[in-house]
Amino acid sequence: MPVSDFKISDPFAYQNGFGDYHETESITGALPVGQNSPQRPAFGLYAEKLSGTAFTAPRHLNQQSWLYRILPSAAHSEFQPRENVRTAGTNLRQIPNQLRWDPFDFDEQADWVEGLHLVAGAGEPAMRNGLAIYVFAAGRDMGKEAFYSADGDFLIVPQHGVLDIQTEMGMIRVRANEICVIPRGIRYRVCLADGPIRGYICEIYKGHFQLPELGPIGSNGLANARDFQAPTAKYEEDTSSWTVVAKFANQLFTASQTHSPFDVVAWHGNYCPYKYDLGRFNTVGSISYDHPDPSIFTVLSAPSDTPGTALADFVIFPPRWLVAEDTFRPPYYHRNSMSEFMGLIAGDYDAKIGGGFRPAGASLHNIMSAHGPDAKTHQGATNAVLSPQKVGSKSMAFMFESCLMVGVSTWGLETCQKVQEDYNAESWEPLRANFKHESSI
Ligand SMILES: O=C(O)Cc1cc(O)ccc1O
Ligand SMILES: [Fe+2]
Repeated sequence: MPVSDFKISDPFAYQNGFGDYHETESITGALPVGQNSPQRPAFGLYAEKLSGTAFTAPRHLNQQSWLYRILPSAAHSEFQPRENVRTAGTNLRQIPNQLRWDPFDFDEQADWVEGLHLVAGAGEPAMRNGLAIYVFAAGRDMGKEAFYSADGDFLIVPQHGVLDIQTEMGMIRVRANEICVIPRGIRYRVCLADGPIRGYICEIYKGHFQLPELGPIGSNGLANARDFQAPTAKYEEDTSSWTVVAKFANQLFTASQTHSPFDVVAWHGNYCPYKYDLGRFNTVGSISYDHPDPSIFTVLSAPSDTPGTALADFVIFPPRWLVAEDTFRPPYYHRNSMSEFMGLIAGDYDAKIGGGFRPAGASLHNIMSAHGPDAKTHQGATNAVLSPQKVGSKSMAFMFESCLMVGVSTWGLETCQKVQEDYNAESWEPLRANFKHESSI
């Protein structure tokens, strides 16, 4: 059953399906019939193509949309560098320490762009490979501004509050326990529907998110395609001053224009933003013995060049039943060839009942950095009576897992002042050897 328990209902209209070819018009007749670029589009609109992949990408990967708008996106002044750039991805420090952060603060003063903080990342948008992990916190609406990233797709994971996202392709409301993806280049403006917002973002500098293969699971399960929702066209006619903020090679630039960027009357295509309710995830797990790999909890996956190896997997740990017999049920002790950045939307996480991993906090276990249940969790799990047990009721932890070794930003290590000094001391140093064997007595 979906677990979502939303305070604020969603008034917007959506089109269902993942990666589908959608079409939507807010005025009947705005979409051309049987062609993309008529000599004179209906109602005096301009036709503009937005390419999400190379023109020549194979059909099953090709992503593009046609937008029918009042003015083309190109009608703006020159871009100028914007001061106070906070997302610049330099100075990332690669360290093998396990890291954990206390909950990140709200920021009542910031809007969406000001409230983006780079925590960790790897690679380079200019070379179109890598990723960036941000936390965001904002307390006010964006002004007459539209933001876009030329660097990568934003996977937005709200932890608190309700984001009303006005995109070129329509409105999306996304709340804690939902996610949304805004692909590279799409312009949007974030407003707050219910007070301050806070959450996490994974930006991928290469490719796009896909649904994971289901293999022997079969043709349904995990995140089902029909539960993804794309917006419907909604335009405004506004000739006041607007600013376009571009994130380009990890720097911010601004340009001005005298028309709303949200003037798309109709669009068709498969390159668009979308949302998904994590409560709809169809969780599978062991019904016999042993703890399966967390890849069974993958919602979305952005591939690297190596088959089966993600540049970024988005993995969730929803409420679920544990029934495995004669099994150490929490996550196993682990050293991974991938890096694991975790966040907590609500509740607890079953590897850390000892506390310290709290909603709005985070942890990072980098490539080959040892991690696993804390001492209290180990003690509880090895002594537990193994009856069927529901874990994570009203909880939602998640992981951004990447084949890249992620470095931590100065903001993440120092400025935010949330790094827990005692993570190892609290979690794993209290573990005691229980080894007993005749030869050791
Ligand atoms: O808590 C973690 O580190 C994530 C994780 C979860 C799990 O169920 C198995 C392995 C793993 O790395
Ligand atoms: Fe792990």
